[in-house]
Amino acid sequence: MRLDIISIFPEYFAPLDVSLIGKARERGTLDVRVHQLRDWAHDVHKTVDDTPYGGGPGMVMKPEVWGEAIDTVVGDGSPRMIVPTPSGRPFTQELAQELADEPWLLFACGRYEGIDSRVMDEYATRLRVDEVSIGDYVLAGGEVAVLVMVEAIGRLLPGVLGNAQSAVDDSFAPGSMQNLVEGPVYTKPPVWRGHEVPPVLLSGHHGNVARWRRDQAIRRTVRNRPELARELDPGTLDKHDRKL
Ligand SMILES: COc1cccc(COC(=O)c2cn[nH]c2)c1
Repeated sequence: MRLDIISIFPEYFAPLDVSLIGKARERGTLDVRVHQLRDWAHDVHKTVDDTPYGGGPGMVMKPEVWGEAIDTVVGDGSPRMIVPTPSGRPFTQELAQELADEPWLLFACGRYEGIDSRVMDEYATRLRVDEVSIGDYVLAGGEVAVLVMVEAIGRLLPGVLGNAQSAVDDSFAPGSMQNLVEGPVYTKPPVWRGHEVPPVLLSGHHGNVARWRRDQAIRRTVRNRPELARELDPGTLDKHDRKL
């Protein structure tokens, strides 16, 4: 997969040189290219923003600079363009999986009050353009949101997660634990400062362990994510669970 990122703070993406993503880049699974938006601003101050039409606080990123930058990066190709913004569609595990199947992604990092809307309109005529939110809060720019999405997407690429980990069992991945959050996890020692590991996990009885894990995941989902618990089909909260 090829990933292009356009930002006025390319140094934000140094973390993509380490850990899972860094190794995927070394292996050639991921081809990440970060671009400095100001390289396409031609005035002496390399200006990328201006005051908003219609008035109001803050600044808006200029369409001309973005247009030249995206034209250069895209050429005659057709990457899927992602613009992180609080007003975008929610980023979910499902969307992460969908994006992990794309051969080429282009991330546009907005700052200030955002990017002139005509930029998204212009590229929507020839590319798939998605405005995507990683949550209901406002960041200073899209860079951190891109780091979140690249990590969530990257770990789904074949060969990125070692066999010690598996994205298949993720909370939100398809399967019997889908839409449930993870339950508690434990490792050695069996007793730590008087806290015992739940005995079922030491029993070696895989059926009981699976049932216990599912029950714990349901309990935690009901407690921490009632809006997800309400979506669970009735079969999930069978008679035993109804007492939760
Ligand atoms: C492109 O326009 C804007 C405007 C304002 C901030 C940002 C940065 O993104 C976020 O703040 C965000 C993304 N998901 N949740 C929050 C982009």
